[in-house]
Amino acid sequence: MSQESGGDERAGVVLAGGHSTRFGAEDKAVVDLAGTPMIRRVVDRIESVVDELVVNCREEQVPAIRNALEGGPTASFAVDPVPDRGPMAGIMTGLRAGDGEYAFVVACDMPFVDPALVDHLFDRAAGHEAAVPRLDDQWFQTTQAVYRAGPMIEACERALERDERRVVEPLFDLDYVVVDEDEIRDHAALETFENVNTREEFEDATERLEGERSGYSSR
Ligand SMILES: Nc1nc2c(ncn2[C@@H]2O[C@H](COP(=O)(O)OP(=O)(O)OP(=O)(O)O)[C@@H](O)[C@H]2O)c(=O)[nH]1
Ligand SMILES: [Mg+2]
Repeated sequence: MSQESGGDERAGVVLAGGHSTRFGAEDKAVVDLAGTPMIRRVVDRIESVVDELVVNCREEQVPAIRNALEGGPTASFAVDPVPDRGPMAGIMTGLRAGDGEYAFVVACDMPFVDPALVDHLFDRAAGHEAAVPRLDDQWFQTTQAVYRAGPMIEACERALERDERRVVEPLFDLDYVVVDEDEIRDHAALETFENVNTREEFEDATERLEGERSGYSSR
């Protein structure tokens, strides 16, 4: 991880507090994806572009996730005080635990997250309160975005008070920058946003990652 740089540290918050219901009985955070636990892939991909790593999850997930991350970059845990309040509550919990003024938030089921885009999102968020990718005519990619921790925490608190669970609710309270598709493509392939929800998506990701592996070894 890069050197701390007084006041402008960058945090990385990995969200893992969901129940993986579309995936099935296993916690997708720790499922073995082409030889590496999924959350470990995410952490490994972003560790070079953040100064600290925070994993947000439920209390009972901690041992298995700790095990999945063993031997890798150091990460701290931010356990949801109230579980199952949705990803936005998880973001709030994770941001509260970090030291960085800005934090990159990513879901544990995005194993193709591209560090070059993360770096760019930090650059774009500077002087604002968030930088959020948005593909043409699609949703904001709120679970692969950079937030300024203080204002986002407060905006999440307000949204939860209004009983709002969608992550765009706090976002709309912030001075946010939209990073559009052309700009995204300058830094990353769109697979950066792929998330693994179902067994089918898991098999697909496995095949591609194993293809990459055999591609490397045959060189
Ligand atoms: N802290 C916290 N994180 C959550 C919660 N629900 C989802 N997440 C996380 O938010 C990210 C995106 O959520 P989903 O893709 O819906 O994951 P999920 O909820 O585990 O899976 P499904 O049950 O199939 O919806 C994942 O990284 C989840 O771990 C929650 O209630 N609390
Ligand atoms: Mg869900």
